Amino acid sequence: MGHRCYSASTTEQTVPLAHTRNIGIIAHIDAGKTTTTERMLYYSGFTRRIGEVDEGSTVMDYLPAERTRGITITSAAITFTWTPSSSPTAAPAPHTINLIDTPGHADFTFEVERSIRVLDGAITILDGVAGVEAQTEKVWRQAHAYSIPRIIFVNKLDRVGARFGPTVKEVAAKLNGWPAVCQLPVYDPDTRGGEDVFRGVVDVVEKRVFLWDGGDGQKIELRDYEWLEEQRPELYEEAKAARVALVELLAEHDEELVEVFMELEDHALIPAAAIKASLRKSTLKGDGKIIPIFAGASFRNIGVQPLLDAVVDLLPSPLDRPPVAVSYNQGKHRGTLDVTDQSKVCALAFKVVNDPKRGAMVFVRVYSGTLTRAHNLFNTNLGVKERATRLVRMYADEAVDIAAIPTGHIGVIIGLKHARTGDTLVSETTGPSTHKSKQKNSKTPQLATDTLQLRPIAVPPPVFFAAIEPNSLSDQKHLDEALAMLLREDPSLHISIDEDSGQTLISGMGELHLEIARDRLVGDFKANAEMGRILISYRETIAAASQPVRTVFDREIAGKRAAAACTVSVEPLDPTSTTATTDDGNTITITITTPQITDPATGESTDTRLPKWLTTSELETALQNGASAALGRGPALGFPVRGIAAHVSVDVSTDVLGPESTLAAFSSAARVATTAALKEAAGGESVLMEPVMDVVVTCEEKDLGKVVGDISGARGGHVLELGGLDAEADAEAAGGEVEREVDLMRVYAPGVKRSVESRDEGGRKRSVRARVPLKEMVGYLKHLRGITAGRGTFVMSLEGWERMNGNRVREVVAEVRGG
Ligand SMILES: Nc1nc2c(ncn2[C@@H]2O[C@H](COP(=O)(O)OP(=O)(O)OP(=O)(O)O)[C@@H](O)[C@H]2O)c(=O)[nH]1
Repeated sequence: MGHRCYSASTTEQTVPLAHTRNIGIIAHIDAGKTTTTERMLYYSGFTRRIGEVDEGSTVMDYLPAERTRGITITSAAITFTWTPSSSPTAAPAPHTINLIDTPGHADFTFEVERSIRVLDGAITILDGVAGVEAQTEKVWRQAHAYSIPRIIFVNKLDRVGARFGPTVKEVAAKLNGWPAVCQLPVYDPDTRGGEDVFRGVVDVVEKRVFLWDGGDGQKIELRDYEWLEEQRPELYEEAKAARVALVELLAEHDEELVEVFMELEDHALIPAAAIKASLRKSTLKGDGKIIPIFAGASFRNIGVQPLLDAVVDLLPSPLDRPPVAVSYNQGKHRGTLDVTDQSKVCALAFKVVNDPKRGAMVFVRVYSGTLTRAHNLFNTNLGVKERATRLVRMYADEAVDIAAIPTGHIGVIIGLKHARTGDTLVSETTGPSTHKSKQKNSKTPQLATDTLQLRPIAVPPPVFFAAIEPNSLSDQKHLDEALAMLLREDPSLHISIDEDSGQTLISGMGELHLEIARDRLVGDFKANAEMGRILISYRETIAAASQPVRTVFDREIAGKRAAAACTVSVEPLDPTSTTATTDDGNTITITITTPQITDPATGESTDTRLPKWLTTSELETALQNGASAALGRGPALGFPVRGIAAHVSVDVSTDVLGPESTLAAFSSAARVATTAALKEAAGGESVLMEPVMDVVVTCEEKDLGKVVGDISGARGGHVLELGGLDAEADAEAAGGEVEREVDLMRVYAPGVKRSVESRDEGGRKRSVRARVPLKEMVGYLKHLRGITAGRGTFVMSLEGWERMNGNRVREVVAEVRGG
């Protein structure tokens, strides 16, 4: 691709860690992440022309599926350099920015979370017309959970109906933080009576005005406050008020700023550097209490360079972040990563992408040590050794070879055979290697590095599935390989085999999720296969406990006789139980007893023992695996079983049936016995559970009635809340439910005058929150578009599982049996 330019790319050896920013852009779908990113790449000198989402020529969205759908699916990490125009602490220095693009669609929230935890800071982009949308609130909460420092960019301020002030208010109400307004939008009134033209922003901190005159946005007209006072007296007054509000807000949380103020006694005189330092300090806490707000319109090339300056000024370098949480010994011991020994590498594989030319590319963030080429690594999740044969840094789809990825940086390893998204990689060590435990009074002061794992993300249970079949038998092998690769890329996909039909089933988080998986398999990996209809993954459960069922398993496995016995009973699990041991909220307990037996000849009693080919822990694992496999397939319709407790017991004196009682034999016995116990408990009655979603629909005021009627009528949903009137009314409606730290009456929201604003009340969106069974949400987007003239959008997430009544069960049974 001819338009790339590498002159601006960095050599990481020369850029100190303090000048590195690992950031992400998180937002609602269509808020303008990709558009903004493209501008960042352009102004940093990395690209020589601006890619446009609508033309399908963007650098960031590089998978074919993304280009055609116009949405971002895969988090791609990209590196560029930015030298800020001014810096609060020192002369402007080049900064390395590693930008991770995160997907905005609800089906990919798992992926958002996966990228969030490797970020040091984030830019949240809002659509200046739509304000704070449902998905933004969700992602904001995810970022909050990881204490990620955040700033906000109110984008699309050029659009008719864009309202900066109310959006600021909404930030306070919905994101529960104090907006720190750092910029104000500047509009040119249109003299011909048309729309106001968005021209630029007032920098409240530095007391200056940036104006753009169209074109590619490279040229910025800089004006001072004298100009502002003369040309826009109203905006000048607002800018002064904004500075007072900003200083007052910061001073409430920062003693140092109070001191500066005491000396000068004038908000206008406080040096920009002091305000920035205070903003930085409060942002770095990552508690989202003070939220710096910037303004712009990426599509019009307005506001992006100052936003990049803000990234450098306000978001943390890796050095500013707290120690990383880790666990040892399969999560049994928790602590923080010891970074004092920098000779040992610890890295997180946060994304695996299969590239047709380069093979598996593993995106890593290095947390300690320096990862060099040919470094021998140990994957602590899989327990395998791997060699990092090639290291590259990604400039979107262009890879540049590098010799090392130092601590705090993001890069790509090429050539790993096993690493999956989410795996921890550490330096392979010869001999036992340990870290001292950080825990006080720990009984195990020595924790093996080879069990070290960076905080894992819980994968939610899949709610949709589809059968996937090769077109011919000879295509099976390639399909299996492609599926294995897909699973390395995306651990929120699951693969299982339907024992009855032998079909391969793929399950995931949403319809779009599975459609993308199909496109990857068939389009990108060239698997000759077809995916069947996408169906809802129901769950089965039981209403009563079973009797203990003893099963003697005696069959050939792989040409060898295998025989063993065990006893299993199952019972409904108390829904409030927190001891679930499987993804689907079941518990499996294993009991192995070794009773005394008395020799009838001598009358002597001895303890029974496990035969020497079995160890207790291996036997437990085998039984656990067997029972768990049985729970994957319920007795009625073959859906996974949910919410039960299974008790598996082995009596060594009676259940070991000779040398044929191998681990495989016990695993099979546990599987068969669990299935039998489930059948017994169900007694022919199918108790089905369905996924119920928390749905938030956003639409225009005039469509609200239709949307609510449709949800609570035809879809059998339960409307919980209406919102979007204005920030105050919403806050009132939410009432006591939300613990609000921010007093909305005290929030400063600028009144930026636009002549067309009053005419455009219709642009204000309303929202409806409801609980709706997932089944009723299939194909909803198309329907919603139909009843809202294409303007409605929605997000949903799994709220829980609910038992279905007889009628609904009959519908599902008919659907499943009918094909
Ligand atoms: N008027 C206007 N339109 C914009 C602006 N920024 C982005 N857009 C348009 O908004 C649409 C969505 O922009 P994207 O950049 O694809 O949004 P995104 O957040 O990356 O979306 P996903 O990748 O799907 O999550 C595109 O049609 C853009 O042209 C802006 O500042 N003003």
